[in-house]
Amino acid sequence: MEQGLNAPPPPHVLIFPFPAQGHVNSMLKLAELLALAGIHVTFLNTDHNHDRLVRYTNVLARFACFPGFQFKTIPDGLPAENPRAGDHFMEMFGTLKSVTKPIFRKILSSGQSNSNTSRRPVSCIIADGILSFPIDVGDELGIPVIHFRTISACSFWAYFRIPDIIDAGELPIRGNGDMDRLITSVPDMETFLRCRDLPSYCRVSDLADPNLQLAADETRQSPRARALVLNTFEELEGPVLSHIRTHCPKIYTLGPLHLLLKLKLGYKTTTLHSQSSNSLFEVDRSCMTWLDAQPLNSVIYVSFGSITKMTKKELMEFWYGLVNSKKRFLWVIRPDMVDGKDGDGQTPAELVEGTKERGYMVGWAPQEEVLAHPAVGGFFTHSGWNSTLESIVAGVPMICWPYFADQQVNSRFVSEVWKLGMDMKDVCDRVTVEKMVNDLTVEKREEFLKSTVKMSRLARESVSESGSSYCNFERLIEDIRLMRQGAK
Ligand SMILES: O=c1ccn([C@@H]2O[C@H](COP(=O)(O)OP(=O)(O)O[C@H]3O[C@H](CO)[C@@H](O)[C@H](O)[C@H]3O)[C@@H](O)[C@H]2O)c(=O)[nH]1
Ligand SMILES: C[C@H]1CC[C@@H]2C(C(=O)O)=CO[C@@H](O)[C@@H]21
Repeated sequence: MEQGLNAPPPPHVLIFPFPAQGHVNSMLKLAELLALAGIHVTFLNTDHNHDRLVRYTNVLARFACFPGFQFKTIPDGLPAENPRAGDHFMEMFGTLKSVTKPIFRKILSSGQSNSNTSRRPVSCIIADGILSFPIDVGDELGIPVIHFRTISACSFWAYFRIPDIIDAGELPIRGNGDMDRLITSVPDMETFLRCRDLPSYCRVSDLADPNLQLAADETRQSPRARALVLNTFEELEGPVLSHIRTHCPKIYTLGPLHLLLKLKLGYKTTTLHSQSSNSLFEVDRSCMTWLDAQPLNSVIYVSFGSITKMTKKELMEFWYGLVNSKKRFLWVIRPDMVDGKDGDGQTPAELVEGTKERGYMVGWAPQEEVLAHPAVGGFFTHSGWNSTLESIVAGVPMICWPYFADQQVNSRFVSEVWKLGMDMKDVCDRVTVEKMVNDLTVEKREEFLKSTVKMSRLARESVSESGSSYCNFERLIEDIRLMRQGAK
């Protein structure tokens, strides 16, 4: 958008994601959308993630066309050698509060976020919804804060109800034999949400467990924010959204954000965009050439996102299951995905042979492109929310193997509510893997396709002109334009 000579500069939004791939990814998409709409944006990344983002992507070139956009960085407070993977992510909450929060306040109060005179002071903060401290800082400095929770509405609602589940005496879970008990105190989920489908933090015997408390407490802070942004769409999660609206009346559902962005970029899409990513890992594009040589819908894509860890034993069960299914597979095995040492001994010859014949492995794939490739017919996923939405848009049915957090809820919705695939949670053996892969790609394929085709269409409609997410985005821009620092 052109700025007239005497027109005041546009609003200035500071975006601050929780420092993990799934969060940075969707919040950067929103940043790009806001920049395209002519809003000035400061994207505040942790030093660690910014280094990785710049190393592995073309973000600097991509954002260079927006004069009002800038990256700023802040420490996450963890020592350099912390692996920032698996359970280590939870350690970050402590240092974000003790180390990052005071610097965050200083950046906002000293005008450091305003290093160029044509940029206004920050008029609105869009902070990750898992962090409440930006609301405290915003309140102190008189800057409105919007929460952006990067998970599904259904998992947000399950997190939100944790105190009620506890009050109803439905938590703690009483051992493994109790996992299939129905939880009745989450409105709209009474008939299908079992203990094993609750956010993974609920799997503790001590209700004072710090991670459980943290997940529940932070989620309960969102009603304090000016509004709540969710990367979902009304047609997917309408009923649950109605419940959340009784606590957070102003919700902007803008998803699937990656599709909204693609649509808004429209004619501007060049290779700078079509092969771009927000990856914190080095993308191996060689798998696209491999996919080009595979028949239509023949490949099962296997990826467990950026945080999931598994044991060597689990890896072997997956590997045997995939090879024994006799289906083609493309498998993302992050260098830091398998716990412990590489294990003993050699890889069994049948796995080497089966993989050479029908498989391909990479450390990190261009996932959005992979899912959109005509050769891909199924997705074995950990049910991270970005992956789930990307699969929905591509119309690809899923087998879910959730690892932690919101993934346990998402996978239940994928299988029981949306009928977009199967849930393999809490099981990991080669026979089940083989059976599920065959069910997804052969036996139950037609059944799933009915729902995946429909949901993909609804997702596309939601981001196209006059669709729900499209209109909500316009509304968000209007509302940001009306916000001023100091305004309550
Ligand atoms: O080889 C790969 C694997 C993944 N991705 C991308 O990485 C993102 C992964 O995001 P997500 O599927 O959400 O998984 P996580 O990285 O595990 O994300 C974290 O953040 C999400 C959003 O809050 C949560 O839903 C998850 O549970 C949490 O683990 C997606 O956009 C993928 O397209 C790639 O580009 N290449
Ligand atoms: C490290 C995890 C803590 C909670 C975050 C989350 C969320 O509920 O917002 C989902 O998955 C993880 O990325 C985060």
